[in-house]
Amino acid sequence: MRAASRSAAAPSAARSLSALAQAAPRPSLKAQAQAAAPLAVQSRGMKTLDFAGSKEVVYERADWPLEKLQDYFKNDTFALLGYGSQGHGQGLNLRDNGLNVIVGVRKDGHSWKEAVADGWVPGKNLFTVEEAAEKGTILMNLLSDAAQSEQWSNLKKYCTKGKTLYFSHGFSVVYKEQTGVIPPTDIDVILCAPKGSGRTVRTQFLAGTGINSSVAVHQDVSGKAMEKTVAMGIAVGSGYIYETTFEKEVYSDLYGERGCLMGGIQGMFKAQYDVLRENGHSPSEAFNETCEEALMSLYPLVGEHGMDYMYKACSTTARRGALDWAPEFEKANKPVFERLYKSVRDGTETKRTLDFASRKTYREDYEKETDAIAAQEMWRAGHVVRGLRPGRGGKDI
Ligand SMILES: NC(=O)C1=CN([C@@H]2O[C@H](COP(=O)(O)OP(=O)(O)OC[C@H]3O[C@@H](n4cnc5c(N)ncnc54)[C@H](OP(=O)(O)O)[C@@H]3O)[C@@H](O)[C@H]2O)C=CC1
Ligand SMILES: CC(=O)[C@](C)(O)C(=O)O
Ligand SMILES: [Mg+2]
Ligand SMILES: [Mg+2]
Repeated sequence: MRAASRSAAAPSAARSLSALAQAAPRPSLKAQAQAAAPLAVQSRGMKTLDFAGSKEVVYERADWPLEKLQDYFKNDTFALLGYGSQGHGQGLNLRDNGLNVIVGVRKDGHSWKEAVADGWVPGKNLFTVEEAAEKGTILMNLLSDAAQSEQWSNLKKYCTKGKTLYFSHGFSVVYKEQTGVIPPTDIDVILCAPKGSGRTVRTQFLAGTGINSSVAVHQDVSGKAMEKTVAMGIAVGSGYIYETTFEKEVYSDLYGERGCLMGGIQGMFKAQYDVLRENGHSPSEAFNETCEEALMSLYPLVGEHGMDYMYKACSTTARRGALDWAPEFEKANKPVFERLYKSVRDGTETKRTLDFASRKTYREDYEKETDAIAAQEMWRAGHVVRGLRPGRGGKDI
């Protein structure tokens, strides 16, 4: 099966969206936007903004120009342990930002080959996990969450005084009873969690934008842990950064990905598609009316300008129905989301992940399940529909 493409065309998508924004200004909403303009109080690189009535501190790239970042980290070696989606995105962005980065992965494994293909050189800046952990001053634990737990007994000896332990998820530290990951008390333990796929951490950085990230501090031994975390967040290519805790990050992250971001969207698309098919609609019609229109026409409008804008860009007929049915869907889904949040909080979700992803065959086992999604009629139809997009010459990419 295809791996998520590293050359995804995010820059052109971003360009076409901004062209669209220019072509379709929303003058009637401009006044509203100005009225609701966030109240910015800036002090030493942080801003307190009003998010729809709640005040939150945010940090932006503008506060950390490249020279300041390079100076801040001039004595550090970032040891990227693991080279999956995040290792790839964060590592290449750090490298492009002129910082001193090395990668640590299993010799000759899948990630090793990917790292070599991305220009990391064995013996120069590509090492085994242990070698990189020994050389690094900032240990970026970007192994899979299951591997973080499995490898902890090897790794903890490298977490020596003066070093920093970095995560992109609260999983290992928060669910310590399940993972066994209890960092030594004499090091800084920090988190920067990009709120998007590592693939887009890279493509958006290249496009000059950035994925938003949350940051948190679990242990502050140096007294500078938050400042260092924010600087790292910018260095790995974030857009804006907001503060959280390890607990809040892991609860919201596990919940979101199982919900609207991934699990929920597949379930909702599938249910809608199946009902259309059961009522005699063709695969073309069912797929276009469920997925293609959502992803290629309507959802990008929501992303660019908000839900109200998308509603206003659709017919009065569509608007009437969507306004009436949205609360129905909310009501039907709310209990599922409540059950999901509880399952995250009580450790059911992390336990299931650890059990599954610790299997030797985890890659093949996941592959079988995602292949089964690709084999659903809906996504087989989608494969054909994508090939028919103008310019693709009949081929899905
Ligand atoms: N994917 C994403 O976009 C996001 C991920 N995160 C978090 O970032 C962290 C990294 O996730 P992600 O980038 O997806 O990576 P993956 O979960 O895909 O993990 C892949 C890495 O773990 C290594 N690995 C797996 N098992 C072992 C093992 N037993 N021993 C040594 N290495 C092993 C793999 O090496 P090998 O190839 O050799 O098997 C590979 O380098 C996680 O904490 C995740 O929750 C946060 C935000 C988004
Ligand atoms: C991409 C991301 O942020 C996820 C969905 O939470 C993840 O891959 O774990
Ligand atoms: Mg996430
Ligand atoms: Mg996640």
